[in-house]
Order: sequence, then C-alpha cells, then structure tokens
Amino acid sequence: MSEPILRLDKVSVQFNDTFAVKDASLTINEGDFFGIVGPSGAGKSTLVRTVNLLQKPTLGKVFFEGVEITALNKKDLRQTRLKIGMIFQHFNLIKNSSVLDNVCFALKAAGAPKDEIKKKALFWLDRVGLKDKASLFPSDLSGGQKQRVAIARALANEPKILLCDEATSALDPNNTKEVVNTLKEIKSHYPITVLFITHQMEVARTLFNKIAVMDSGKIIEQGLCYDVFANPQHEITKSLVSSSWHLELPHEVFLHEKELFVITYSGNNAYEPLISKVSRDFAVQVPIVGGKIEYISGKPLGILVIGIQGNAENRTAAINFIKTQARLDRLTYKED
Ligand SMILES: Nc1ncnc2c1ncn2[C@@H]1O[C@H](COP(=O)(O)OP(=O)(O)OP(=O)(O)O)[C@@H](O)[C@H]1O
Repeated sequence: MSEPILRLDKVSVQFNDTFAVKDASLTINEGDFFGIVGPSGAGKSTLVRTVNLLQKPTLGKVFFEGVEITALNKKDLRQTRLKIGMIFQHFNLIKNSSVLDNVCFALKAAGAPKDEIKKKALFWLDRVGLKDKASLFPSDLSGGQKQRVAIARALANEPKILLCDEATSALDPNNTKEVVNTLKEIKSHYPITVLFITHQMEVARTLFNKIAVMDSGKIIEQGLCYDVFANPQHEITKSLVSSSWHLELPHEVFLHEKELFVITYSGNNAYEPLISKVSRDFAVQVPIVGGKIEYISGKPLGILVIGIQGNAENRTAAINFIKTQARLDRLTYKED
C-alpha cells in the first residue's frame, strides 16, 4: 500500500501549562475527505495548524507523504508547504485585488511558469463557477463566492492536501451549501485529499468519508463517518450526533409519552418488522412519534422516535430486546 498523505503521530501542543492538543494520532490517505469535529475550544484549529507547521508540535511527529516534516530544515519545509493548500473561516482574500489577481498571486508566489498563470487561474475560477466574476473585487462577492475564490486559489497550485479551517462557519446555510457543493463537485472530478475542521455536524455528514471527534485536546473517537454517526460511542459524540438530527418534538409529545427513545437503523434494514415483533411478543404499544432518513456519506441512516407503553416489566423486556437488534437511545426533552 502507498504511503498515507498525512500521518500525525502522538502530536501534542502545549500553551503555557495547558495542552491545546494532547497525544493526537491520525492517518489521512489519498482521496480521503477527512473531518475533525468537536466543540469550541476542543483543539481542532491548533491540530490542523500542526499539519503545515504553522503551529509546531510540542511533542510528536508529523509525516507528509512518509517524510517527517517536523525534522525538516527551513528550505525543505518551504517546499513541502507548497503541497499543502489551506482555506480559512474569513477567506483571507486580498481586498484591493481582483478575483483573478487573487488566484494569480498565489500561483506567482509558488513559482508557476509566467505564461501559464492566467490560464490556470481562469481554469480554477471556472471550476468553482466564478469565471464570469474574474474582474470583480472581493467586496462585490457573497461570503460563499469569496470562499469559492479561496478554494480556486488554494487548488490552483495543485496541492496534495487541502486544509479547511472552519471554512463554512462564517456562512449562512445557503452559502454553506454552495461551498459544500463546490467541494463535492471538485472532488468528483479530481482526486483531491481534504482535511476539514468544523463544528457543523450537518456539514460533516454530507462531506466526510472519515471523521475524528475532538474534546479537550484529545481525539476521543474516529472512524468511517457513517459508522460514527450510526453508532457514536463517546458521550460528546452522542450529543453532537443527536443534536444534528434536529429531532425537535413539541413538549406535548413528551408529556404524553413520558419517555421517548430513538432507534437508529441502517437504512437498508426495515424497522416495521422489529416494531411489530416487539408489540406482539412483549405486550407493549410502540407509537411512532417522529422519524426521518438522513444520508451519511451517501448511505441512508434511519432515525425513528418511539414511545413504549405498557407495564414496567414488559417495557424493560421490550427495551432490552430492541437493544439486541438496533441502536436505542433515550431522548431527553430540551427547552429551546
Ligand atoms: N496561541 C495560543 N496561546 C494560548 N492558548 C491558545 C492558543 N491557541 C489556542 N489556544 C487555546 O487552545 C485551546 C484550543 O483552541 P483551538 O482554537 O485549537 O480550538 P477549536 O476546537 O479550534 O475551537 P474553535 O472551534 O472555537 O476555534 C483553547 O483553550 C484555546 O484558548
């Protein structure tokens, strides 16, 4: 198997006497759309900045295409950095330069042949759907368009990996969708590898194939995006995943049912046989009060909100049985 594009080996970053990142290890292979999620202050930005050594790790090693970049001299590090593109939450475009010049500057800075610069810049502006805006200035663009210029600028130098630091967090839902769709569209044509950090779980589940969850500087869980959403292990992950379903049910439903549960099932499995079997075998009623199917990495995941009515003994037996067949979590009422 070929070398991974990126490998972090037990990376820690200490500021004063606290660790912003503690013992983080992860591997990103060519073609991955790897996401890092977690609450504010979890250490996501600090971790992603260690990839191009904008932030030097206090401990641990960073390998890029098999080479330990934490051990490189300045000149070699500069060369390696050319293979790492980055986009930021606030776009970092040059305000007084046109959209085209913003992309051309990046190509010039990386030493691209003079006669190719304009052609390449226009090609990438076309790829992000903004060729017709080439002569405008950043202030003429929406947030989503600005981020698409930043994507064109980062990809014009054909990096091996694109780092995205909260690239959609400053955008409204429509602009977020625009940027997400642009990245997906590019990914379907070019074998780009992306490391994307976000606290937006809705973005995570549409974009990533692999995901790591951070809390208090540590990676607490990682795996295929579908598996982490379908079967989160850590309490923080469970809470991030369940709030991303937006299962907002009216208070009256909770008053009526007293206790509600969420069954999560792989969309290919039918839930009806399970519900009818439980009702029949355990003498309980199982009203369905909500539900939806979400797509994670393009695969369906069913989420069903149920009540379980009956005497205590039967309910306990029914709950225990369901747990052997599917994932079952209690749903607690949250005030808005
Ligand atoms: N240069 C710094 N000096 C001191 N502390 C820092 C520095 N940069 C980050 N921190 C601290 O490290 C911790 C992790 O911050 P970081 O920005 O990496 O988290 P995050 O998960 O990206 O959060 P957010 O989503 O809010 O940006 C925080 O407690 C932060 O205050």
